[in-house]
Amino acid sequence: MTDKPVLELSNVSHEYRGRRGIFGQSAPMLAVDKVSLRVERGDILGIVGESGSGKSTLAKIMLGLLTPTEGEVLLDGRPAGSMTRRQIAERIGFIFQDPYSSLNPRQTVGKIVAYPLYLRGEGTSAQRQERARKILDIVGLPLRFFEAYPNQMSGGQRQRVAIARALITRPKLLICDEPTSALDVSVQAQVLNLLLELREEFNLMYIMISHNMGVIQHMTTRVAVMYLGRIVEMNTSKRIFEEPRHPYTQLLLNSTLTVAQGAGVPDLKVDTAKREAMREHPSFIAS
Ligand SMILES: Nc1ncnc2c1ncn2[C@@H]1O[C@H](COP(=O)(O)OP(=O)(O)OP(=O)(O)O)[C@@H](O)[C@H]1O
Repeated sequence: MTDKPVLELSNVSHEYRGRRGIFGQSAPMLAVDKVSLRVERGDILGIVGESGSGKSTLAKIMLGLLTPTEGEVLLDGRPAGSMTRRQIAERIGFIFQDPYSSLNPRQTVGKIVAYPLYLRGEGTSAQRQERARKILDIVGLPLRFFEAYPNQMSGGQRQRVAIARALITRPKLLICDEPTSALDVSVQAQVLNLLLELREEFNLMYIMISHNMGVIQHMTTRVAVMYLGRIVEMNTSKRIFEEPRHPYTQLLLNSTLTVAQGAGVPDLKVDTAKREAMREHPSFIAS
């Protein structure tokens, strides 16, 4: 066991290069701007921010799917840039918002779940299937689904398949990008509670990316608030919700409350005029 953070980002930036379209080259886009954070044992780190704030770009950098244009990513104290995709995948798994599009519709659930083991060349086919059966049981899916196809399942069941597939290789950290936002409200809590139970069983850490402040409050131990590619506030979940310090965090919480009071789905879209005013405010973005 090591006491180094499982994941550490130091001053990480990512700029999408301008794309060439029919109207010429578009301007480069700084989607992530000097982000530093660490994920340590026991953490469930929430990342919140409105659409376009850079959350998914940050997740892709953590998963090694994008190379940062600046800064350093360390996994277990080693530069992620010197690791293979496979070495990264051994440490970090992920689940995305829409379980349907992330599951191969032509493969049975058993094959989908066992596939990461096949890619790693682990065990015989029979051993891989046995592990897939076990993990499906752990995520609460009856064995009859082993031979089923994704289109024969509900959204919540498909997300359980995605979770099983992510966990079969036993990563330490799971990145969950809006894991329940495509699900019916009635099954959202079941999936979130399953993730919390699995945390105990697998000794897992999570990064939970969500627009839904209810999800963030229910799930996380710490929260990073992103705005225009930067982390403007990071604190324990309790402090973020009880004493938000940054004006943008306060704005997010207020706008969430307003929507929630109207019984709608909490959403982080904030008022554009207020946003522009805050962008002008010189002290708005913490350096
Ligand atoms: N491939 C790309 N090329 C150019 N710009 C991109 C690309 N992908 C994302 N962007 C831009 O980078 C910024 C950050 O996008 P990103 O998807 O990381 O935000 P997000 O916070 O995850 O948003 P959402 O919650 O809507 O998924 C946005 O302005 C987006 O338009």
